[in-house]
Amino acid sequence: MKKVVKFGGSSLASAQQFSKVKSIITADKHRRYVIPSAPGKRFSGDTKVTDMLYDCYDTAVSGSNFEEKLDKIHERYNEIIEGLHLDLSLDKEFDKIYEYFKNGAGVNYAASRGEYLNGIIMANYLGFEFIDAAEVIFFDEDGEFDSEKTNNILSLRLEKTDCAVIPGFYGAMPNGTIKTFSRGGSDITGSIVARAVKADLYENWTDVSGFLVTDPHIVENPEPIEIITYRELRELAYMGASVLHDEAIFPVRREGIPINIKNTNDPSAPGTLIVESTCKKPKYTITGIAGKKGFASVNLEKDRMNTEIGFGRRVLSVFEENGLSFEHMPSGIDTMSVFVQQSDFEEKEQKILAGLHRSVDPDFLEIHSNIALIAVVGRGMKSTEGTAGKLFAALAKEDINIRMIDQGSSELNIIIGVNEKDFEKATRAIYHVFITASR
Ligand SMILES: Nc1ncnc2c1ncn2[C@@H]1O[C@H](COP(=O)(O)OP(=O)(O)O)[C@@H](O)[C@H]1O
Ligand SMILES: N[C@@H](CC(=O)OP(=O)(O)O)C(=O)O
Repeated sequence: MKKVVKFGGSSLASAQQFSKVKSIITADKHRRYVIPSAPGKRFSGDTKVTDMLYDCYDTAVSGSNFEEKLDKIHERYNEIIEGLHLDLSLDKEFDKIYEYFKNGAGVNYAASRGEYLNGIIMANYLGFEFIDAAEVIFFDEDGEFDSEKTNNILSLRLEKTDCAVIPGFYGAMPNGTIKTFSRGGSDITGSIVARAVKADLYENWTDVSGFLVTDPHIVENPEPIEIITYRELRELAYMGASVLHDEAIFPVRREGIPINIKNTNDPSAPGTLIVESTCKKPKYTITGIAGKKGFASVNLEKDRMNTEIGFGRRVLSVFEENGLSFEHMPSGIDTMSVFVQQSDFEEKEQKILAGLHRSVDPDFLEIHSNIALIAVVGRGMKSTEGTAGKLFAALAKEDINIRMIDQGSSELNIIIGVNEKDFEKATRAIYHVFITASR
């Protein structure tokens, strides 16, 4: 039996957290492949090492003195090494990093050092082999993750390795330079390693007792989800449930490997099991609620729009020509709205409006900004009548104006758009009606 275990930054922020991690690993001999993130926040208001590295590298690139900032990062690692009483020095590594920063090694290289150094400490502490992710995780010429090359090389390498530490978050480009995944990407590395060794389980250790029905910053003590499917999870992770990177399910899904989200600070809690499919009846109609702020909508009106062949295609071409992807596109007989990420849209808005006038000549065109999207997700929604009615009644009771409704064709989710100021209130109202009031 083989288990791949990924520990997030919150589980590796200090020597004390490292020692909890070692107890977890040694408690189960099947926990053989370890993916560490960089040290995270030790307390609220603290700074993650990854953010310190980005900041330090920015300073280096601007030509200013960055020594003090790099020393602060070095101190964070020394604090861990000393706290664990390890016979290990990272002095040579930091000398090298200093030189690389001075010579403009790139922001990806800079950010990756957080996991790289933590991997060296972890391997030393556990007595496991250290494998630099740059030797086993690969990106192609376009910077896309090269899944087949990685899987071939990584599986061969790990076949010969009983126990190893492989740092998360980065890999190498074909020319050997370092490239990182997007933020939170150590979750993806864990999933890639689990696929390569055909693991029985991918354990993802964090600071909460599983995937919670909703963000604990919005609802106090939300219930953990006992079991959730990959599809449900992807919807929630994409819509902002930050506990797992939304791309992390793809490698394990190919091999049908379950993911178990576990709490380093409460290892005996069962956490959340993420599976391909389950016959277990969900406890509630909905499985989870997640959402994000920062969307804008472009609303078009034109008489007899529905009879104009190619109207939708021409609208979307304008977005495509401007390099923008869209999130949702609800439409009526004579109306259509396109939802986009506001931050990407802002700099291109006038070009897009002009493009729309030219290509579809609408009767009316307007932009709404500062919209939050909330996804209500659940495999149980399909078989439960009145879910949408219950949802809208709960929002109406709280005087929340719904700007958009989109039900996915799989009936797995309902997405609603609300004003950003109503985001938290709406999430709490949905949690209350489907969870608290259904107990
Ligand atoms: N639905 C959710 N379930 C669990 N945690 C969530 C959810 N939504 C947001 N979070 C936040 O995600 C955090 C864990 O993710 P992250 O900070 O990336 O952890 P790690 O450092 O272990 O990688 C939790 O502390 C919690 O605040
Ligand atoms: N350290 C990286 C990658 C990562 O996955 O971190 P964490 O597991 O702490 O979310 C980041 O901060 O984005």
